Amino acid sequence: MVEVSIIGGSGYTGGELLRILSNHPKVEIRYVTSRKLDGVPVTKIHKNLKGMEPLENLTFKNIPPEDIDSDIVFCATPHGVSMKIVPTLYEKDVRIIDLSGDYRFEDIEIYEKWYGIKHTGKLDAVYGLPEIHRESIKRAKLVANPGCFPTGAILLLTPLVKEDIVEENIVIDSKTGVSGAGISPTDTTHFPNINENVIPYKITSHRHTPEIEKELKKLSNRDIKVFFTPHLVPITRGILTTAHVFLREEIDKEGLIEIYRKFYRRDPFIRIFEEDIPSLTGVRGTNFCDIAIEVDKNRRAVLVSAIDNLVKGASGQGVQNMNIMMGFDEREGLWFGGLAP
Ligand SMILES: NC(=O)C1=CN([C@@H]2O[C@H](COP(=O)(O)OP(=O)(O)OC[C@H]3O[C@@H](n4cnc5c(N)ncnc54)[C@H](OP(=O)(O)O)[C@@H]3O)[C@@H](O)[C@H]2O)C=CC1
Ligand SMILES: CC(=O)N[C@@H](CCC(=O)OP(=O)(O)O)C(=O)O
Repeated sequence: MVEVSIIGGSGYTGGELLRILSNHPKVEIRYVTSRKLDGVPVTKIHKNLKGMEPLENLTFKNIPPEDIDSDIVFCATPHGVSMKIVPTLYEKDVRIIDLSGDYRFEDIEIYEKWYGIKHTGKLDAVYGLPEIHRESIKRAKLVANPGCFPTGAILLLTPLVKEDIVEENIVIDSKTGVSGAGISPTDTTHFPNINENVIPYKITSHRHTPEIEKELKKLSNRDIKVFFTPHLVPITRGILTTAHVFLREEIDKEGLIEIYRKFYRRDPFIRIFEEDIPSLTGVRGTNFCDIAIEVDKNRRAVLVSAIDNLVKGASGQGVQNMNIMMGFDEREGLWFGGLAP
């Protein structure tokens, strides 16, 4: 059995980690931290998990990172907070999976520019997108779990960028559910503001732009430029991403699907659709990323992906990374279908 702890267990991704890990046959949950809820049963906050046997006697603990000893520690904490916790864990005999953006950039200057905060210092970390970096994840001490939008976008674009058949400018449009904003309500997420509404935000300045761009650049000989715009939509979970690219050579839909199938042939969580269209109910609660591709007579390829932001976009992907780090089957604890309709 692997001992696992969660720092920041009272939030949305913390709750999802508990849901997935409590069904994982090779995991024992040790500590789940919260600053405010010391001694409170975890199922009092995460009510969907009531009665789940391994969680029944588990309570939140307000303990510092130096007191956490486990094989794996998940940090489900906000950016700016993880960078204060991870260095302490890094000194210990634990392996870390950080869900925040703090260790996703090799270049700290880019991080500081886009996040607007000073970093506490670089540590060796592997960008935790298993379909692209599986080999390095196996050996990693610290995994920087990707952002939710970058997960859907990078998986959608990698095969074409790697084949070097797309023009440099890539336009990406995403729609996200409100749980992406975390558990604390804001004016924007207040029900009358978001209900029956669609709100574009950070239209040309979202911090996931450089994250997507740096990963795609690594795969390409060209100077890839990403133009990304997110929209908040009145749903709880899910990210639907549409990318528009122009192909450098004539290639039909079947040819494109062939490229995707070949690229993702070893990846159980990638589903390539030929006829169906990805939808959010089709991935809700799952670790799948569903992908569809169309191309028009002007060499414009329109690519669509769907993920659950809290699963493949965060906690599920974190557990997938843990499975790889521990040498387990990647699907362990994650092999379940969606909730459609
Ligand atoms: N929500 C999503 O869809 C996704 C989120 N992420 C990232 O995952 C991380 C967690 O997100 P999410 O679960 O949504 O966030 P929430 O706001 O829902 O939860 C954050 C958690 O962090 C804890 N926390 C906050 N500040 C501190 C602090 N100073 N010290 C210790 N613990 C602290 C809170 O616990 P308490 O107040 O009880 O101590 C809470 O449990 C973030 O970095 C987010 O960007 C990544 C991909 C997708
Ligand atoms: C709806 C909403 O507000 N979404 C968040 C998603 C970011 C997130 O979860 O952050 P990381 O993936 O970088 O950790 C946002 O746009 O900032």
